[in-house]
Amino acid sequence: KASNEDAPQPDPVPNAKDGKNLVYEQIDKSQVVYTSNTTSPDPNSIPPTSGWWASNICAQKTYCIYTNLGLGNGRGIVLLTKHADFQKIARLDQHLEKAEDRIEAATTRTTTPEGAETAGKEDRQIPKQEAEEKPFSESYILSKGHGLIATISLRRGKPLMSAAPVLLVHEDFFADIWRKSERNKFLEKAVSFLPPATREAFDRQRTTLLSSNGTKERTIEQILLAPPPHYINYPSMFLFTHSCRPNIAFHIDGNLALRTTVARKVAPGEELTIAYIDPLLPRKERQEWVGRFRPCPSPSSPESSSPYCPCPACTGHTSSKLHGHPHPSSPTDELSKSDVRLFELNRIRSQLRNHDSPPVPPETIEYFLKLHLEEGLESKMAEAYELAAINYNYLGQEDDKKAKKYAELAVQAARIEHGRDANEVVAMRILAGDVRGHWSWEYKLRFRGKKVRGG
Ligand SMILES: C[S@@+](CC[C@H](N)C(=O)[O-])C[C@H]1O[C@@H](n2cnc3c(N)ncnc32)[C@H](O)[C@@H]1O
Repeated sequence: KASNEDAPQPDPVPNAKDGKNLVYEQIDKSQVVYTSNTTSPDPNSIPPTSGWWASNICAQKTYCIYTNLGLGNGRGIVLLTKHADFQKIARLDQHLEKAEDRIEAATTRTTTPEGAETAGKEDRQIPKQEAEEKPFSESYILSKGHGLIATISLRRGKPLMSAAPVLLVHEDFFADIWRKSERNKFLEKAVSFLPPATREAFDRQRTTLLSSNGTKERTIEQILLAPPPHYINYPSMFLFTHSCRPNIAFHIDGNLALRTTVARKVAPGEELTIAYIDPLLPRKERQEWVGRFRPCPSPSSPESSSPYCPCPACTGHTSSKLHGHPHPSSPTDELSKSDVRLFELNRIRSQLRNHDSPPVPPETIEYFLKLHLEEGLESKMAEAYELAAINYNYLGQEDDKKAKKYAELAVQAARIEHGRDANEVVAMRILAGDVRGHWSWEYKLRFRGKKVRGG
Protein backbone atom coordinates (compact mmCIF):
# COMPACT_ATOMS: atom_id res chain seq x y z
CA LYS A 1 0.00 0.00 0.00
CA ALA A 2 1.05 3.53 -0.58
CA SER A 3 2.37 5.58 2.29
CA ASN A 4 -0.71 7.76 2.23
CA GLU A 5 -0.58 8.74 5.90
CA ASP A 6 -3.25 11.37 5.64
CA ALA A 7 -5.64 9.46 3.49
CA PRO A 8 -8.98 8.31 4.83
CA GLN A 9 -9.10 4.51 4.49
CA PRO A 10 -12.68 3.28 4.59
CA ASP A 11 -13.81 -0.33 4.42
CA PRO A 12 -13.65 -1.75 0.91
CA VAL A 13 -16.65 -0.52 -1.01
CA PRO A 14 -18.34 -1.95 -4.08
CA ASN A 15 -16.84 -0.59 -7.24
CA ALA A 16 -18.84 0.71 -10.12
CA LYS A 17 -18.73 -2.35 -12.32
CA ASP A 18 -21.75 -2.69 -14.50
CA GLY A 19 -20.99 -1.40 -17.96
CA LYS A 20 -24.14 -2.82 -19.52
CA ASN A 21 -26.30 -0.49 -21.58
CA LEU A 22 -23.59 2.12 -21.64
CA VAL A 23 -21.95 3.65 -24.64
CA TYR A 24 -18.66 1.90 -25.13
CA GLU A 25 -15.97 4.17 -26.36
CA GLN A 26 -13.28 1.97 -27.82
CA ILE A 27 -9.79 3.31 -27.38
CA ASP A 28 -7.39 2.32 -30.09
CA LYS A 29 -4.52 0.80 -28.19
CA SER A 30 -2.20 1.12 -31.18
CA GLN A 31 -2.27 4.88 -30.66
CA VAL A 32 -0.83 4.53 -27.22
CA VAL A 33 2.90 4.97 -27.41
CA TYR A 34 4.39 3.60 -24.28
CA THR A 35 7.36 5.30 -22.82
CA SER A 36 9.33 3.85 -20.01
CA ASN A 37 9.76 5.61 -16.68
CA THR A 38 9.34 9.04 -18.12
CA THR A 39 7.18 12.01 -17.54
CA SER A 40 8.28 13.83 -20.68
CA PRO A 41 5.34 13.52 -23.02
CA ASP A 42 5.33 14.05 -26.69
CA PRO A 43 4.89 17.85 -26.97
CA ASN A 44 1.95 17.20 -29.26
CA SER A 45 0.21 15.32 -26.48
CA ILE A 46 -2.45 17.75 -25.45
CA PRO A 47 -5.66 16.29 -24.09
CA PRO A 48 -8.88 17.25 -25.86
CA THR A 49 -11.38 19.28 -23.85
CA SER A 50 -13.95 16.51 -24.10
CA GLY A 51 -14.03 12.74 -24.51
CA TRP A 52 -11.56 10.17 -23.30
CA TRP A 53 -7.93 10.60 -24.19
CA ALA A 54 -5.17 8.03 -23.78
CA SER A 55 -1.83 9.74 -23.33
CA ASN A 56 1.50 8.21 -24.12
CA ILE A 57 2.73 9.04 -20.65
CA CYS A 58 3.21 5.70 -19.00
CA ALA A 59 5.19 4.25 -16.13
CA GLN A 60 6.84 0.90 -16.77
CA LYS A 61 4.77 0.51 -19.92
CA THR A 62 1.80 -0.32 -17.73
CA TYR A 63 0.34 2.64 -15.87
CA CYS A 64 -0.67 5.42 -18.22
CA ILE A 65 -2.41 8.75 -17.84
CA TYR A 66 -5.91 8.99 -19.29
CA THR A 67 -8.16 12.02 -19.19
CA ASN A 68 -11.71 13.08 -19.84
CA LEU A 69 -11.67 16.82 -19.31
CA GLY A 70 -15.26 17.40 -20.41
CA LEU A 71 -16.75 15.06 -17.81
CA GLY A 72 -19.12 16.63 -15.28
CA ASN A 73 -19.62 19.89 -17.22
CA GLY A 74 -15.90 20.43 -17.54
CA ARG A 75 -14.92 19.36 -14.02
CA GLY A 76 -12.82 16.64 -15.66
CA ILE A 77 -11.20 13.46 -14.42
CA VAL A 78 -7.72 11.98 -14.71
CA LEU A 79 -6.86 8.29 -14.40
CA LEU A 80 -3.47 6.73 -13.81
CA THR A 81 -4.18 3.11 -14.49
CA LYS A 82 -3.73 0.00 -16.63
CA HIS A 83 -5.15 0.00 -20.11
CA ALA A 84 -7.75 -2.67 -19.38
CA ASP A 85 -8.98 -0.77 -16.32
CA PHE A 86 -9.09 2.45 -18.28
CA GLN A 87 -11.36 0.74 -20.80
CA LYS A 88 -13.66 -0.47 -18.03
CA ILE A 89 -13.83 3.00 -16.48
CA ALA A 90 -14.31 4.73 -19.83
CA ARG A 91 -17.32 2.47 -20.39
CA LEU A 92 -18.83 3.90 -17.24
CA ASP A 93 -18.68 7.50 -18.31
CA GLN A 94 -22.45 7.91 -18.30
CA HIS A 95 -22.37 6.89 -14.66
CA LEU A 96 -19.40 9.11 -13.88
CA GLU A 97 -21.22 11.97 -15.56
CA LYS A 98 -23.87 11.74 -12.84
CA ALA A 99 -21.39 12.14 -9.98
CA GLU A 100 -21.48 15.74 -8.82
CA ASP A 101 -20.35 18.04 -6.04
CA ARG A 102 -23.51 18.99 -4.24
CA ILE A 103 -24.41 20.14 -0.76
CA GLU A 104 -27.86 19.10 0.37
CA ALA A 105 -29.43 22.31 1.61
CA ALA A 106 -31.47 22.30 4.77
CA THR A 107 -34.94 23.74 4.50
CA THR A 108 -36.02 25.72 7.56
CA ARG A 109 -39.71 26.25 8.06
CA THR A 110 -40.94 29.04 10.25
CA THR A 111 -44.55 29.70 11.07
CA THR A 112 -45.96 33.02 12.18
CA PRO A 113 -47.72 33.23 15.55
CA GLU A 114 -51.07 33.16 13.74
CA GLY A 115 -49.85 30.20 11.79
CA ALA A 116 -48.95 28.39 14.96
CA GLU A 117 -52.37 29.16 16.38
CA THR A 118 -54.13 27.79 13.36
CA ALA A 119 -51.97 24.73 13.13
CA GLY A 120 -54.11 21.63 12.97
CA LYS A 121 -57.14 23.38 11.48
CA GLU A 122 -57.73 21.79 8.15
CA ASP A 123 -59.53 24.67 6.44
CA ARG A 124 -56.74 27.23 6.85
CA GLN A 125 -53.33 27.39 5.33
CA ILE A 126 -50.48 27.72 7.81
CA PRO A 127 -48.37 30.72 6.79
CA LYS A 128 -44.89 29.45 6.20
CA GLN A 129 -41.54 30.89 5.38
CA GLU A 130 -39.13 28.52 3.80
CA ALA A 131 -35.46 29.25 3.69
CA GLU A 132 -32.64 27.26 2.20
CA GLU A 133 -29.70 27.07 4.51
CA LYS A 134 -26.28 25.51 4.09
CA PRO A 135 -26.10 22.91 6.86
CA PHE A 136 -22.45 23.52 7.71
CA SER A 137 -19.71 26.08 7.42
CA GLU A 138 -15.96 25.91 7.21
CA SER A 139 -14.05 26.77 10.33
CA TYR A 140 -10.60 26.52 11.85
CA ILE A 141 -10.47 23.77 14.49
CA LEU A 142 -7.69 23.91 17.02
CA SER A 143 -4.94 21.37 16.26
CA LYS A 144 -6.84 19.91 13.32
CA GLY A 145 -6.72 22.71 10.76
CA HIS A 146 -9.77 23.44 8.69
CA GLY A 147 -12.91 21.46 9.26
CA LEU A 148 -16.66 21.65 9.02
CA ILE A 149 -19.05 22.82 11.71
CA ALA A 150 -22.82 22.27 11.67
CA THR A 151 -24.74 25.53 11.37
CA ILE A 152 -28.10 23.98 12.24
CA SER A 153 -29.28 20.91 14.05
CA LEU A 154 -29.04 17.83 11.81
CA ARG A 155 -31.13 14.68 12.18
CA ARG A 156 -29.89 11.12 11.71
CA GLY A 157 -30.36 10.06 8.11
CA LYS A 158 -30.10 13.52 6.59
CA PRO A 159 -28.10 13.39 3.34
CA LEU A 160 -25.36 15.99 3.64
CA MET A 161 -23.34 16.20 0.48
CA SER A 162 -22.03 14.28 -2.48
CA ALA A 163 -18.61 14.62 -4.04
CA ALA A 164 -17.27 13.79 -7.49
CA PRO A 165 -13.93 12.04 -8.06
CA VAL A 166 -11.25 13.87 -10.04
CA LEU A 167 -8.32 11.45 -9.82
CA LEU A 168 -8.20 7.65 -9.84
CA VAL A 169 -4.91 5.79 -9.41
CA HIS A 170 -4.57 2.02 -9.75
CA GLU A 171 -3.60 0.51 -6.40
CA ASP A 172 -0.83 -1.63 -7.95
CA PHE A 173 0.87 1.54 -9.16
CA PHE A 174 2.12 2.12 -5.63
CA ALA A 175 3.66 -1.33 -5.31
CA ASP A 176 5.01 -1.61 -8.86
CA ILE A 177 6.54 1.85 -9.10
CA TRP A 178 8.59 1.47 -6.00
CA ARG A 179 10.51 4.72 -6.23
CA LYS A 180 8.56 7.45 -4.50
CA SER A 181 10.06 10.23 -6.62
CA GLU A 182 9.02 8.36 -9.73
CA ARG A 183 5.47 7.93 -8.45
CA ASN A 184 5.30 11.58 -7.52
CA LYS A 185 6.39 12.68 -10.97
CA PHE A 186 3.61 10.66 -12.58
CA LEU A 187 1.01 11.81 -10.11
CA GLU A 188 2.01 15.45 -10.56
CA LYS A 189 1.89 15.04 -14.30
CA ALA A 190 -1.54 13.44 -14.13
CA VAL A 191 -3.10 16.25 -12.06
CA SER A 192 -1.45 18.88 -14.25
CA PHE A 193 -4.03 17.94 -16.90
CA LEU A 194 -7.01 18.78 -14.71
CA PRO A 195 -9.01 21.84 -15.81
CA PRO A 196 -7.91 25.01 -13.91
CA ALA A 197 -10.87 25.24 -11.49
CA THR A 198 -10.60 21.55 -10.61
CA ARG A 199 -6.86 21.85 -10.25
CA GLU A 200 -7.35 24.72 -7.83
CA ALA A 201 -9.78 22.66 -5.72
CA PHE A 202 -7.36 19.75 -5.84
CA ASP A 203 -4.39 21.84 -4.75
CA ARG A 204 -6.28 23.28 -1.81
CA GLN A 205 -6.03 19.87 -0.19
CA ARG A 206 -2.30 19.93 -0.34
CA THR A 207 -1.52 22.70 2.07
CA THR A 208 -2.05 22.54 5.77
CA LEU A 209 -1.78 25.21 8.42
CA LEU A 210 -0.82 22.71 11.05
CA SER A 211 2.96 22.63 10.90
CA SER A 212 5.00 25.00 13.04
CA ASN A 213 6.17 27.02 10.06
CA GLY A 214 2.61 27.67 8.98
CA THR A 215 2.16 25.55 5.91
CA LYS A 216 3.18 22.17 4.64
CA GLU A 217 2.78 20.57 1.26
CA ARG A 218 1.04 17.21 1.20
CA THR A 219 2.05 14.80 -1.53
CA ILE A 220 -0.69 13.54 -3.80
CA GLU A 221 -0.27 10.05 -2.32
CA GLN A 222 -1.23 11.45 1.05
CA ILE A 223 -4.63 12.66 -0.05
CA LEU A 224 -6.00 9.61 -1.79
CA LEU A 225 -8.82 7.42 -0.50
CA ALA A 226 -8.17 3.73 -0.93
CA PRO A 227 -11.14 1.68 -2.02
CA PRO A 228 -9.66 -1.08 -4.19
CA PRO A 229 -8.76 -1.37 -6.99
CA HIS A 230 -8.28 2.37 -7.40
CA TYR A 231 -7.17 5.09 -5.05
CA ILE A 232 -9.48 8.05 -5.46
CA ASN A 233 -9.47 11.74 -4.68
CA TYR A 234 -12.55 13.87 -3.98
CA PRO A 235 -11.49 17.49 -3.45
CA SER A 236 -14.84 18.59 -2.06
CA MET A 237 -14.70 15.96 0.72
CA PHE A 238 -11.47 17.27 2.01
CA LEU A 239 -12.69 19.30 4.95
CA PHE A 240 -14.16 16.45 6.97
CA THR A 241 -11.92 15.79 9.95
CA HIS A 242 -11.45 12.38 11.51
CA SER A 243 -13.07 10.76 14.51
CA CYS A 244 -13.16 7.07 15.45
CA ARG A 245 -16.71 7.72 16.68
CA PRO A 246 -17.89 9.96 13.85
CA ASN A 247 -21.23 11.66 13.40
CA ILE A 248 -21.18 11.34 9.61
CA ALA A 249 -21.24 8.10 7.56
CA PHE A 250 -20.02 7.89 3.98
CA HIS A 251 -20.06 5.49 1.06
CA ILE A 252 -19.16 5.48 -2.61
CA ASP A 253 -22.11 4.90 -4.91
CA GLY A 254 -22.35 3.21 -8.31
CA ASN A 255 -21.47 6.50 -10.05
CA LEU A 256 -18.27 6.70 -8.00
CA ALA A 257 -19.73 9.71 -6.16
CA LEU A 258 -18.87 9.84 -2.49
CA ARG A 259 -21.95 10.47 -0.36
CA THR A 260 -22.13 11.57 3.23
CA THR A 261 -25.13 11.18 5.55
CA VAL A 262 -25.70 12.24 9.14
CA ALA A 263 -25.28 9.18 11.40
CA ARG A 264 -26.46 10.68 14.68
CA LYS A 265 -28.17 13.88 15.76
CA VAL A 266 -25.79 16.81 15.44
CA ALA A 267 -26.22 20.08 17.32
CA PRO A 268 -25.42 23.47 15.78
CA GLY A 269 -21.74 24.26 16.40
CA GLU A 270 -20.68 20.58 16.46
CA GLU A 271 -17.78 19.49 14.30
CA LEU A 272 -18.66 17.14 11.43
CA THR A 273 -16.44 14.07 11.40
CA ILE A 274 -15.98 10.89 9.41
CA ALA A 275 -13.91 7.82 10.30
CA TYR A 276 -10.78 7.60 8.16
CA ILE A 277 -10.31 4.04 9.46
CA ASP A 278 -12.54 1.19 10.62
CA PRO A 279 -13.96 2.32 14.00
CA LEU A 280 -14.23 -1.30 15.16
CA LEU A 281 -10.46 -1.77 15.16
CA PRO A 282 -8.95 -2.09 18.63
CA ARG A 283 -7.88 1.21 20.17
CA LYS A 284 -4.17 0.44 19.86
CA GLU A 285 -4.44 0.01 16.09
CA ARG A 286 -6.58 3.14 15.75
CA GLN A 287 -4.11 5.11 17.82
CA GLU A 288 -1.18 3.95 15.74
CA TRP A 289 -2.94 5.06 12.60
CA VAL A 290 -4.25 8.36 13.91
CA GLY A 291 -0.94 9.04 15.66
CA ARG A 292 0.56 9.49 12.24
CA PHE A 293 -0.98 12.91 12.10
CA ARG A 294 -0.89 13.67 15.82
CA PRO A 295 0.36 11.39 18.58
CA CYS A 296 -2.16 10.56 21.30
CA PRO A 297 -0.94 11.47 24.78
CA SER A 298 -1.24 8.81 27.45
CA PRO A 299 -4.49 9.22 29.39
CA SER A 300 -2.64 9.47 32.69
CA SER A 301 -0.23 12.18 31.54
CA PRO A 302 -1.01 15.84 32.27
CA GLU A 303 -0.99 16.48 28.57
CA SER A 304 -4.02 14.27 28.22
CA SER A 305 -6.17 17.07 29.53
CA SER A 306 -5.25 19.08 26.46
CA PRO A 307 -7.86 19.27 23.73
CA TYR A 308 -5.23 18.53 21.12
CA CYS A 309 -5.53 14.78 20.77
CA PRO A 310 -7.12 13.86 17.46
CA CYS A 311 -9.63 11.31 18.60
CA PRO A 312 -11.80 11.31 21.75
CA ALA A 313 -12.09 7.54 21.49
CA CYS A 314 -8.29 7.41 21.91
CA THR A 315 -8.25 9.59 25.01
CA GLY A 316 -11.59 8.86 26.65
CA HIS A 317 -12.13 12.56 27.06
CA THR A 318 -15.47 13.26 25.59
CA SER A 319 -17.18 9.91 25.36
CA SER A 320 -19.12 10.29 28.63
CA LYS A 321 -20.24 13.76 27.68
CA LEU A 322 -21.08 12.46 24.27
CA HIS A 323 -23.50 9.95 25.70
CA GLY A 324 -25.11 12.39 28.05
CA HIS A 325 -23.69 11.15 31.37
CA PRO A 326 -23.95 13.97 33.90
CA HIS A 327 -20.80 12.93 35.80
CA PRO A 328 -18.14 11.91 33.35
CA SER A 329 -15.65 9.45 34.73
CA SER A 330 -11.90 9.90 34.35
CA PRO A 331 -10.34 9.43 30.91
CA THR A 332 -8.56 6.29 32.10
CA ASP A 333 -11.84 4.77 33.30
CA GLU A 334 -13.52 5.72 30.07
CA LEU A 335 -10.78 4.13 28.04
CA SER A 336 -10.83 0.85 29.87
CA LYS A 337 -14.63 0.76 29.66
CA SER A 338 -14.41 1.47 25.97
CA ASP A 339 -11.79 -1.26 25.47
CA VAL A 340 -13.97 -3.78 27.28
CA ARG A 341 -17.02 -2.73 25.26
CA LEU A 342 -15.16 -3.13 22.00
CA PHE A 343 -13.75 -6.50 23.03
CA GLU A 344 -17.21 -7.73 24.04
CA LEU A 345 -18.77 -6.31 20.93
CA ASN A 346 -16.29 -8.10 18.66
CA ARG A 347 -16.66 -11.35 20.61
CA ILE A 348 -20.48 -11.35 20.28
CA ARG A 349 -20.22 -10.20 16.69
CA SER A 350 -18.33 -13.35 15.73
CA GLN A 351 -20.97 -15.51 17.44
CA LEU A 352 -23.77 -13.69 15.64
CA ARG A 353 -22.02 -14.00 12.29
CA ASN A 354 -21.56 -17.74 12.69
CA HIS A 355 -24.57 -19.49 11.15
CA ASP A 356 -23.49 -22.78 12.65
CA SER A 357 -22.96 -21.72 16.24
CA PRO A 358 -25.59 -22.51 18.89
CA PRO A 359 -28.49 -20.01 19.06
CA VAL A 360 -27.58 -16.68 20.65
CA PRO A 361 -30.10 -15.69 23.36
CA PRO A 362 -32.11 -12.43 23.03
CA GLU A 363 -30.32 -10.82 26.02
CA THR A 364 -26.98 -11.20 24.24
CA ILE A 365 -28.38 -9.72 21.03
CA GLU A 366 -29.77 -6.73 22.95
CA TYR A 367 -26.47 -6.31 24.80
CA PHE A 368 -24.62 -6.33 21.47
CA LEU A 369 -26.73 -3.41 20.20
CA LYS A 370 -26.40 -1.54 23.48
CA LEU A 371 -22.62 -1.81 23.26
CA HIS A 372 -22.67 -0.14 19.84
CA LEU A 373 -24.72 2.80 21.06
CA GLU A 374 -22.74 3.21 24.29
CA GLU A 375 -19.59 3.22 22.24
CA GLY A 376 -20.86 5.97 19.92
CA LEU A 377 -20.89 3.73 16.85
CA GLU A 378 -24.01 5.17 15.23
CA SER A 379 -22.14 5.24 11.92
CA LYS A 380 -21.73 1.42 12.08
CA MET A 381 -25.26 0.23 12.88
CA ALA A 382 -26.26 -1.40 9.59
CA GLU A 383 -24.40 -4.63 10.24
CA ALA A 384 -25.33 -4.61 13.93
CA TYR A 385 -29.08 -4.36 13.23
CA GLU A 386 -28.80 -6.90 10.42
CA LEU A 387 -27.13 -9.41 12.76
CA ALA A 388 -29.75 -8.69 15.41
CA ALA A 389 -32.61 -9.24 12.94
CA ILE A 390 -31.19 -12.46 11.52
CA ASN A 391 -30.33 -13.89 14.93
CA TYR A 392 -33.78 -13.12 16.30
CA ASN A 393 -35.22 -14.82 13.25
CA TYR A 394 -33.06 -17.89 13.93
CA LEU A 395 -35.03 -18.18 17.14
CA GLY A 396 -38.32 -18.17 15.24
CA GLN A 397 -41.51 -17.97 17.29
CA GLU A 398 -39.66 -16.78 20.35
CA ASP A 399 -39.51 -13.23 19.07
CA ASP A 400 -40.50 -12.65 15.48
CA LYS A 401 -41.56 -9.04 16.19
CA LYS A 402 -38.00 -8.24 17.14
CA ALA A 403 -36.70 -9.75 13.89
CA LYS A 404 -39.00 -7.42 11.93
CA LYS A 405 -38.18 -4.39 14.08
CA TYR A 406 -34.42 -4.85 13.68
CA ALA A 407 -34.70 -5.62 9.98
CA GLU A 408 -36.48 -2.26 9.58
CA LEU A 409 -33.79 -0.49 11.59
CA ALA A 410 -31.18 -2.28 9.46
CA VAL A 411 -32.84 -0.88 6.33
CA GLN A 412 -32.63 2.66 7.74
CA ALA A 413 -29.04 2.24 8.86
CA ALA A 414 -27.94 0.62 5.59
CA ARG A 415 -29.43 3.52 3.63
CA ILE A 416 -27.26 5.84 5.70
CA GLU A 417 -24.09 3.76 5.49
CA HIS A 418 -24.32 2.11 2.08
CA GLY A 419 -26.86 4.12 0.06
CA ARG A 420 -30.53 3.82 -0.81
CA ASP A 421 -30.24 0.97 -3.28
CA ALA A 422 -27.45 -1.02 -1.66
CA ASN A 423 -27.68 -4.81 -1.45
CA GLU A 424 -27.81 -4.54 2.34
CA VAL A 425 -30.96 -2.39 2.08
CA VAL A 426 -32.66 -4.80 -0.31
CA ALA A 427 -31.76 -7.86 1.78
CA MET A 428 -33.17 -6.39 4.98
CA ARG A 429 -36.29 -5.13 3.23
CA ILE A 430 -36.96 -8.69 2.12
CA LEU A 431 -36.54 -9.96 5.68
CA ALA A 432 -38.72 -7.20 7.17
CA GLY A 433 -41.41 -7.94 4.58
CA ASP A 434 -41.73 -11.63 5.44
CA VAL A 435 -39.81 -12.85 8.46
CA ARG A 436 -41.44 -16.32 8.44
CA GLY A 437 -40.79 -16.87 4.75
CA HIS A 438 -37.12 -16.00 5.13
CA TRP A 439 -34.44 -18.70 5.05
CA SER A 440 -33.32 -17.66 8.54
CA TRP A 441 -36.71 -18.36 10.17
CA GLU A 442 -36.12 -20.88 12.99
CA TYR A 443 -32.87 -21.82 11.31
CA LYS A 444 -30.98 -22.39 14.53
CA LEU A 445 -33.87 -24.24 16.15
CA ARG A 446 -33.83 -26.69 13.28
CA PHE A 447 -30.09 -26.95 13.61
CA ARG A 448 -30.35 -27.46 17.34
CA GLY A 449 -33.07 -30.07 16.81
CA LYS A 450 -30.87 -32.07 14.49
CA LYS A 451 -28.03 -31.91 16.92
CA VAL A 452 -30.22 -33.16 19.74
CA ARG A 453 -31.60 -36.00 17.61
CA GLY A 454 -28.13 -36.83 16.38
CA GLY A 455 -27.08 -37.50 19.93
C1 LIG B 1 -8.84 15.44 4.97
S1 LIG B 1 -7.78 16.59 5.73
C2 LIG B 1 -8.86 17.62 6.65
C3 LIG B 1 -8.53 19.08 6.40
C4 LIG B 1 -7.40 19.58 7.27
N1 LIG B 1 -7.90 19.79 8.61
C5 LIG B 1 -6.74 20.84 6.74
O1 LIG B 1 -6.90 21.93 7.30
O2 LIG B 1 -6.06 20.76 5.73
C6 LIG B 1 -7.00 15.53 6.86
C7 LIG B 1 -6.00 16.20 7.75
O3 LIG B 1 -6.64 16.99 8.73
C8 LIG B 1 -6.01 16.83 9.99
N2 LIG B 1 -6.95 16.13 10.87
C9 LIG B 1 -8.12 15.53 10.53
N3 LIG B 1 -8.74 15.02 11.59
C10 LIG B 1 -7.95 15.28 12.63
C11 LIG B 1 -8.04 14.98 14.00
N4 LIG B 1 -9.06 14.32 14.52
N5 LIG B 1 -7.02 15.43 14.79
C12 LIG B 1 -5.97 16.11 14.31
N6 LIG B 1 -5.83 16.39 13.00
C13 LIG B 1 -6.81 15.98 12.18
C14 LIG B 1 -4.79 15.98 9.76
O4 LIG B 1 -3.73 16.84 9.47
C15 LIG B 1 -5.15 15.21 8.53
O5 LIG B 1 -4.03 14.82 7.83
